[in-house]
Amino acid sequence: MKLQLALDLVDIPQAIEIIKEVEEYIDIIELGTPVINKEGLKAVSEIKAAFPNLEVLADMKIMDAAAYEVSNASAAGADIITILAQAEDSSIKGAVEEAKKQGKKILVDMIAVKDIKTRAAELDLLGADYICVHTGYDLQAEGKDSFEDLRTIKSVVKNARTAIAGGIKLETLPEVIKARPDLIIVGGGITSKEDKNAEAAKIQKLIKESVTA
Ligand SMILES: O=C(CO)[C@H](O)[C@H](O)COP(=O)(O)O
Repeated sequence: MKLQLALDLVDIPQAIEIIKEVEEYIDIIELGTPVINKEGLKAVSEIKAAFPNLEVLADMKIMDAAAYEVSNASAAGADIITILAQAEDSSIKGAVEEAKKQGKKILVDMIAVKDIKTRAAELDLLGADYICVHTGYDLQAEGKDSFEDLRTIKSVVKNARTAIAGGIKLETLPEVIKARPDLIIVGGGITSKEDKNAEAAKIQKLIKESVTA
């Protein structure tokens, strides 16, 4: 079970400061869609250059021209690139094929998918490396979460790794861990804390304990 730190509402210098505080506790750095929209793919290249030992995920949320987008994010240094589950199957196939060619991985984001079970099974067959259930900021504000969706995709996914994102924090982590995703994505649950190092340490400790339990 890996821990991914999501950085969304920051610029590149702020991202570097936060990562320095928590790097010993995380496996993957996510450069969120707002960061990439604001800073461009240089956010990916600068962060990868600053932290070469951590995996970097570019949250591109690709919807079209998938192979081209994956190729650009790969060239910038991303190890994992995201595409939306609602994209056409041909786009998902294009992303998966390009990522394979470049030695990278694809995470498919299930945000806003209504029939989670059917789409997750299809994405699994299309070769997704990760399938991620995700409650975005706008639904988090309505008190929603993805815990049940995680259990649903776990029941159908056979090849892909599973991931969960959206409002996860230390207090809700035990419920997430119970469903045993391969990847847990935490943004505000760490970045909104005064002591980010201590919070990331506690989160990693819970994850590690559950893996050895
Ligand atoms: O992709 C995202 C928003 O679209 C975020 O990166 C993801 O939701 C994780 O951040 P948080 O834990 O703050 O919800």
